[in-house]
Amino acid sequence: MNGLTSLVAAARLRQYGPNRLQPARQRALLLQFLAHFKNPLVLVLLAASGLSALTGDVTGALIIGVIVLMSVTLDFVQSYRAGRAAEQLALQVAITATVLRDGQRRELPVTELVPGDVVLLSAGNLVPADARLLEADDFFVNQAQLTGEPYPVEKRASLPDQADAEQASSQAWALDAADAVFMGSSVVSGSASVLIGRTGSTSALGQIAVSLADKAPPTAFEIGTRHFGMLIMRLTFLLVLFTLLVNVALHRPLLESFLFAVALAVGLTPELLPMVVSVTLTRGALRMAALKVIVKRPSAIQDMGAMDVLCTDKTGTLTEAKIRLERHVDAGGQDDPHVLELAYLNSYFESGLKSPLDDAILAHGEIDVSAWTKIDEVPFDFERRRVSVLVQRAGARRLVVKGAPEDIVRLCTHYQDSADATVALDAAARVRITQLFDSLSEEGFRVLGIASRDVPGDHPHAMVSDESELVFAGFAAFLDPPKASAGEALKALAASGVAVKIVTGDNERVTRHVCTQLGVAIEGVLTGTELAALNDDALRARVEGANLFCRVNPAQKNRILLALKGRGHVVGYLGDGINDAPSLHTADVGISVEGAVDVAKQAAAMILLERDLMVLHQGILEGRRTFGNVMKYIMMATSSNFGNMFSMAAATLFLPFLPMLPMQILLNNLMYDVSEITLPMDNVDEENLAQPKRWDMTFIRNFMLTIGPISSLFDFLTFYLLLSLFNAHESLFRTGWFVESIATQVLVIFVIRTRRNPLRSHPNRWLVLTSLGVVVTAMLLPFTPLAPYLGFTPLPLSYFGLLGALVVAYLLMVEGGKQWFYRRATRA
Ligand SMILES: Nc1ncnc2c1ncn2[C@@H]1O[C@H](COP(=O)(O)OP(=O)(O)OP(=O)(O)O)[C@@H](O)[C@H]1O
Ligand SMILES: [Mg+2]
Repeated sequence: MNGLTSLVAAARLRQYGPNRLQPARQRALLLQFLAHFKNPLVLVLLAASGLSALTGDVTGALIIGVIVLMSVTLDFVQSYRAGRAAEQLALQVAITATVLRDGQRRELPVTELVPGDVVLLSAGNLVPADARLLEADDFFVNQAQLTGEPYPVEKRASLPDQADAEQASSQAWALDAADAVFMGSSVVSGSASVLIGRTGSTSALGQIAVSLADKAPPTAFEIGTRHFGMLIMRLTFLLVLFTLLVNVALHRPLLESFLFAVALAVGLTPELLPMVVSVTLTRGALRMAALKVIVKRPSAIQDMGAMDVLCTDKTGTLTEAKIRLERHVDAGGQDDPHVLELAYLNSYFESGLKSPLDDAILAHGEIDVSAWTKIDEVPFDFERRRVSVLVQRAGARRLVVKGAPEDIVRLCTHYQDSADATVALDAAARVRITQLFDSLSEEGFRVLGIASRDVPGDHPHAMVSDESELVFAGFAAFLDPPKASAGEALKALAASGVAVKIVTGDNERVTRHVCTQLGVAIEGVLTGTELAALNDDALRARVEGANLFCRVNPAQKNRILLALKGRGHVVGYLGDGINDAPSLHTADVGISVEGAVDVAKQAAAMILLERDLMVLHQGILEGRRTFGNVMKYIMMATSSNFGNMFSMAAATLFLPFLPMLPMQILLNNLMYDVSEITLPMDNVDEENLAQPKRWDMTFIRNFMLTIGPISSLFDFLTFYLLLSLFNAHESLFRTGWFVESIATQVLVIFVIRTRRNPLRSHPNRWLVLTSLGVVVTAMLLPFTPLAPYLGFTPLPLSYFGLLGALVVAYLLMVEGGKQWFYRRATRA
């Protein structure tokens, strides 16, 4: 078998396209840009200004067009760059497949696979595309994603050569065909070489999934922003309707009134929110990448910030995962080479995913197995927690079993005594063996039970039902030292308001031992057996009090997560095995490691390139930082921006003219947006990082109701002073207010961005630069040649004295209101 040549493969890649489910991404740049116009408000605005151009106001319409174009470009460029950066990151942890090309094995990204490729699969791999089996060895796959069937099914090669397989590929694909595997399935055990038949959206998964894609359910944060958008939309609608009615009632020109109302609506929409969110998230992701954490799904960063419970498995996370086989003892507790030999045979011939325990056995020492041949095996699974191989030597066949000690001992009816004689396992011997197991566990050993059984020489297959009436040989005991850094990391997590729960398939005694060594206090233990007896309600009641879950199978791990989510927690899950994949998917943030099996990496939202819990803590702070900055934008939008637009609407009631021209409103909005473009870079106060951050609509609403009116108050003051002191005519009034409105709206960020006294919290210097830059530009604008086109007149110099006083008074008052607000909020 040689596989395809690179040349043919390249041609086919062009013909069939990349092997991924959604071909969507590569929309032409222009289309992506145009998509940013799809905001209905923008469209209405453009249409209305087009109308006004027809009635004569061509310059006005042009200016409106230019401003809209600038806004949209600003938004597009920022979002596009963030999107690209995020994609680049995800590529770093893209899943690869072992492919035969030009007669050689190569690791290629799965997106580059084409029909006709020969791919080698083994346990832990994901099936990258629909394929026919060429060769298979105890090959079991889980295709639950397609069929809903939760148990692994065996697949066999039935097509003698490649030509037949190619022939078959062009015909029907039945999901239950024994010689076909499908994209999205995972290999549970064994190995196979397969011939790719269908890739990308032509695969079975592609056909059902194209519409419902593999999109994660919306996070709490996304739901929050949606609700926020709705709130703003309702307010906007009321305000716009109100101004429109007032203007019509006052017999103002219809088209102009309409344009004014729509411009107001544009001014009210927090149109930059999606951009601010994606840019902050990407910045967070890039900072995480520097810490060797690759974020596959940027919104996971937000979830990290909100996470208050982290579930983790034990091996490799809390322990070094440098497992050594320390002892191999018989039923009497004496070291026995026979036990080692059986364990070695089992690990050597096992074709499933080799666990670190197998590696430790194989690394313990060379044992000559050349006299043995393998006949069959019953692969490991996390329900049985054991693996059996059927081996033969000199015509005699033997089933060798190793697995979780409790189960192995239960399945035994005899044991081998110290003289290697087979003796019936009576109650007394059972007690002795159990005590031996307990004492090994208490010393911190991870223990596997080893047993075997002779079978007739013509016994053809190994089956689960053969795993009975076994002869107990002994225990293999392993040491897996706890990680020195883990204890510290767990403490840091606890101090930051994240509860850590250990969820492991291992037994209670070993896990307790690890906890003691790490200094983790055990608050409550729940075992798989206890868990099985609880229904979901009962589990929800118990899940809070326990921080240790032992001997749980993959489905139970998943139930624990669902229960925690059901209690309203934001839950993270850290794991690396096939058994962790469902939980990684269920968790709000699934976290895996570089060396994990494909299924785990696929299901995770974040990949640690180094197994270090401390970086998780950093990630959590990063998440809270992004939350902080997004919140600033929202608080700005709801309080000062909204206050301004509200005044604008109210002013139409008593002014004989429009308080601002539609294009001035739009320019105001654009300049305000520019000032906020650097917000994602801003520093966040430390005290804001101390606790998990969650979306809180009541907080936002109350903040809006506290600060918003202060803004309006100052606007009205400005109106009054402009009219009385300066006897302002239309254009002067608009110019004066334009400058005041920008100055207050932009500068208030320095008060709102912190809970502290603004002088005690350092803003990022880019934020200072853009904010001051925008305010200065606004002040100079009326003196430039552009002024007449924008409807501005030069302001008297005395006005700037008044402006300074107003701004200072405004900022002081907002600061007072803010202090009062937080004092009340913390008391409540
Ligand atoms: N290679 C193996 N051969 C036999 N039995 C095994 C093997 N690997 C694991 N087991 C059994 O299955 C149990 C569960 O596996 P494992 O400890 O890997 O689960 P886990 O939930 O991933 O645990 P951890 O939290 O330590 O990662 C083990 O405690 C052991 O009894
Ligand atoms: Mg594990």
